[in-house]
Amino acid sequence: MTKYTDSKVHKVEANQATAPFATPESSTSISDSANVGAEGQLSWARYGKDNVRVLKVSRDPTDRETQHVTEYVVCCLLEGNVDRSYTHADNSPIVATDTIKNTVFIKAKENAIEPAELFGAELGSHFVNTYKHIHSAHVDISLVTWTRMSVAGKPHKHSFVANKNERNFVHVDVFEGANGRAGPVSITSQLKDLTVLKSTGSMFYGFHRDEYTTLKDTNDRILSTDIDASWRFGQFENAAAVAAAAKDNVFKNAYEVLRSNTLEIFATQNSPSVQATMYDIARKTIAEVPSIDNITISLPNKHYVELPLDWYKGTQNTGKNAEVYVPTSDPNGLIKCTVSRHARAKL
Ligand SMILES: O=c1[nH]c(=O)c2[nH]c(=O)[nH]c2[nH]1
Repeated sequence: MTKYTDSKVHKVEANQATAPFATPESSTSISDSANVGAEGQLSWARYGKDNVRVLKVSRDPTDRETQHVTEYVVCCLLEGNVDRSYTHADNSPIVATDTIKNTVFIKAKENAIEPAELFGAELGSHFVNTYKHIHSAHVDISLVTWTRMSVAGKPHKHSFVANKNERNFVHVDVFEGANGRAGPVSITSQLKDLTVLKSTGSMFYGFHRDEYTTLKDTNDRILSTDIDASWRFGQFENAAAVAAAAKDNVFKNAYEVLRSNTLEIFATQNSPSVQATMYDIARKTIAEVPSIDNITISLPNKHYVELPLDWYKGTQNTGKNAEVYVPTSDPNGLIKCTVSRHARAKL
């Protein structure tokens, strides 16, 4: 792979290709002409293309009929010296969002598209390396999950079923290094909407009580949630370091350990609370996956309410006799935490 060598990449200066159009100096900026008030300064700006959908088919080198598909929805946003495009209607620093979209397709063609963490790092590095005035790139990828179809008990060579439940994302930030080249890469991967339920093995008692409290202690309740977990890796020096980690299956392994710990602890622990269970999931995963720096988990507590039915012929349907429950969509509890490998001040 040659994309990391300096000689291959030509930085494009802002203002280089704007000749046929009015220069910023000769034109009146929109804000000037609109004579808007002088209050307020641009303190942050980021722009790019969202919802770039791309599907890549990879053919097995030994059997072209055996194929793999990878589908992403990409959001790629840039930051850098683009202030004048906002403040002076000077478009010369803008790498057009259309160009950003085109680049996603070219990089998908040129590069390995999996894992998404590496694709994001290589795509983001391209923008920081290619345009001198772009200092960071932020790539969010939503993975569309296609599972190989099983036909007559055998994996089909090129047919797939969409899994629309659990969703996976990666968030990649690429920053310019001290040498002006794409450098540090931050990666957070995420699993969302993994919906789970256990019909027993969950408790909630001993909580604070006052005059506003009506909830009763319980040592047996239904627990259900949509798991949303994000795991942040220790910073990578550059995209090449991300490639090395991908080669070692670091990203795949982190996902698999996180997911299996989540399901195992959810299923097997007699949960004292959502808080205690999510903390245990995060701690076990951080202990087992050295590349992860911190894990953030967000869990709705989706209540299944006991239903008294004694109005009907004295039917017993609460406590140890509870069988018929009412699933409620709202309101729901919402419990969040971040567990970090290294001690960090709480904000
Ligand atoms: O696991 C729980 N945590 C809470 O904070 C809480 N609050 C509540 O009403 N039920 C629950 N359950």
